[in-house]
Amino acid sequence: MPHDVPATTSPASVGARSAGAVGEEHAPAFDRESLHIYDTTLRDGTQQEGLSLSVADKLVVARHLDELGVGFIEGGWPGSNPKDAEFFRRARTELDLRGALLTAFGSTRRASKAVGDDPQVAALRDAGTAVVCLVAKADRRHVERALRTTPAENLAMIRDTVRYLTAEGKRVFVDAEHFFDGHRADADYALEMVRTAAEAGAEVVVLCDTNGGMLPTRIGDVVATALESTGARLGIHCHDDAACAVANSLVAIEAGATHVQGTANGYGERCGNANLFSVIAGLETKLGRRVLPDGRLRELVRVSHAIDEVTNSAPNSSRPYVGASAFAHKAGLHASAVKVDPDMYQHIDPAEVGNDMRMLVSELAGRATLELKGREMGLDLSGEREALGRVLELVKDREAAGYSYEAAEASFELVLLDEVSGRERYFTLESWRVIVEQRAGGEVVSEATVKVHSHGERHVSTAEGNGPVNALDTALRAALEKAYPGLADLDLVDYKVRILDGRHGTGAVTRVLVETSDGRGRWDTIGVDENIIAASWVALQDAVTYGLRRQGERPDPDAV
Ligand SMILES: CC(=O)SCCNC(=O)CCNC(=O)[C@H](O)C(C)(C)COP(=O)(O)OP(=O)(O)OC[C@H]1O[C@@H](n2cnc3c(N)ncnc32)[C@H](O)[C@@H]1OP(=O)(O)O
Ligand SMILES: CC(=O)C(=O)O
Repeated sequence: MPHDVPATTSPASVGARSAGAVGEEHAPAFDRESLHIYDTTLRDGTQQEGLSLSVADKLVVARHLDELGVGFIEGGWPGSNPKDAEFFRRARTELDLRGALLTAFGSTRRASKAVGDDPQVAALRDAGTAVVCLVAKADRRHVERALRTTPAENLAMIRDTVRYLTAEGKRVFVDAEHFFDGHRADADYALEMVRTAAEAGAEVVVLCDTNGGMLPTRIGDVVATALESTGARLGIHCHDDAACAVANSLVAIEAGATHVQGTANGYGERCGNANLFSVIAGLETKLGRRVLPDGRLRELVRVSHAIDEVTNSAPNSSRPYVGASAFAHKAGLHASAVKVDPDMYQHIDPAEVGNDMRMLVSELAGRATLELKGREMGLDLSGEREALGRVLELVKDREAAGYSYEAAEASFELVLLDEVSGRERYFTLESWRVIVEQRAGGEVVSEATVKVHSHGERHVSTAEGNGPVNALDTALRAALEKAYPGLADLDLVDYKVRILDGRHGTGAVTRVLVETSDGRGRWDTIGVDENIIAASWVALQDAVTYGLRRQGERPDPDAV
């Protein structure tokens, strides 16, 4: 978060600690057992298309979830495959969980088989976890058509398996698969299934919206009915096929469920599971439920991104609470209100979940946007109405020509500095030239020559590269190396090109975005031109200028 923006005390954040009451002294205590936060990333999350974790990956994800402070981590299905079996073996010695309990997942015994003879149940017994979660059928249609058995035998399968595992000293949770569909088709049977599991010793019966098609009002009604009719401790497990998984989970908790299952970042089969991070944030910041140990909610963004890293998923910037865009403001009108009070366009204080408020500069910006962006940069522009107006006009004109400053904040900073304090320049360009040559044998080589003046000296440098932009970048930095040896620390780490539609019959233009690193941070710059190399030059020139400024280098007072 930009440090200069005043900290908010939004009603939502006050509610997080006081449950709508008065102050800290009334904050509900954290109690891991009164509302179970049950993570199934390592089981249901891995049912997502394209997501496959090694045993080592699973161990890392489990540690992240434990650090966040969830209560239960479902490690997988030990009777399913050798990898999950190995995970539970290695977890005994390699997973030193600080607060969470590891659980093993599996199904009830097979129909018409003795529970003691079922190898899959034996694998659960031997997984080395204190808690086991069983999937069991709650929908008569599934009993008859998928299990191909009788409703009575299904209840016996549940009863036998729960009793067997509790007798082995396990805490047993039962996932009532297809509970909500089953309840619609035959409510008496679905509720009987819940009673059977609870009476056999299941600590929690988790009502599952397996197909993910339920809407919140129905979930709330059915959970309340099930609670009243069975008296069992109930949990909730929702899928996101109707885009309601998080809402359904929260509604279920408000209706009396005291155990909630979900996955990191909402990974899961088809459209995913309830995003447990959104559920946690909703519980803590809106419903006044303390479900994480003190201070851990602020780790939410970090843990979400760390797990994306392990699963090799690109972080979705629009994810509620944790996404990079979750508190990013682009519209000028929003910024003008946020300038007065950030709460006006934010549902919580982003710092509560470890996120930051950001201002995005674009053609939709107003002066307030630029003023707040200035604050992020450490500039007080409150008295600079005219300069802000000039910058705004320039930004809008350039965006009309193809620039996109929200993707290139370093270039925007340079534009702003130009107007408000006079940009510091480090060199003057005399010329650049790039040659692309195909040699005998087919090799294509790029060669660039750059001529610049800096601190009274003329520097000429020629460099080869694996492409024209690489050659140009190398030649520019070689030319300036004598004046600025620190340039050797800069790396061009990403280069993106987009051809924009031709406008007014003038032909297409090219937008180039360059990402540069100095090992301590990264910054993005932009160039637009009809010629791709010229566009690249503009972006590179900004990249180097910005880098020199970061390094605190001495500008050249004569540079233009
Ligand atoms: C809603 C959910 O997401 S639940 C979790 C689902 N996850 C997975 O399926 C991933 C792991 N699954 C697997 O590795 C395999 O499917 C296994 C090892 C469990 C079973 O493999 P197989 O023995 O080859 O059986 P298959 O997958 O073809 O069919 C499932 C069998 O389990 C039975 N079954 C399904 N649900 C249950 C249940 N709740 N209780 C008991 N048996 C069940 C089916 O009737 C079927 O029996 P059948 O083999 O006699 O026809
Ligand atoms: C158990 C489970 O994953 C489901 O019903 O969706």
